[in-house]
Amino acid sequence: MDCLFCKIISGEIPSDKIYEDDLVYAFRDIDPQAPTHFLIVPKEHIASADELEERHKELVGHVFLIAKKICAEEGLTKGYRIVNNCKEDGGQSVDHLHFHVLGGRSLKWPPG
Ligand SMILES: CCNC(=O)OC[C@H]1O[C@@H](n2cnc3c(=O)[nH]c(N)nc32)[C@H](O)[C@@H]1O
Repeated sequence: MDCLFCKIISGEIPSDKIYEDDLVYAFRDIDPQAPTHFLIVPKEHIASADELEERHKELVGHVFLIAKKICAEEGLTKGYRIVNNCKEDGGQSVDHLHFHVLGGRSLKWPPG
């Protein structure tokens, strides 16, 4: 599979890994947009949120609980933002479902 994030999960491409279990892999973004900026990706290759199915419900809930766990470890006591960009208009640039987690500064709204 010629997928950048699948190659990161497998270790073929290096990454600054924060967390890994049987379902998800979390690593720091290469171009951080906040003091803390990491990605949580499912190990299963799912191209985007638009490809999610009923069978993925537990997986998505797990992502949010792992984000909470890592954000506590990162000391983000003032909060954080979890973002999914879905397909072209959503600004998705890597076609492997991923959730951005950003924190460490006051984040603006609306995003661009
Ligand atoms: C732009 C938002 N839409 C999106 O799709 O985000 C994709 C996210 O993946 C990040 N990224 C890309 N290549 C790499 C890489 O080799 N390594 C790492 N550690 N992160 C990467 C990129 O900075 C972006 O925030």
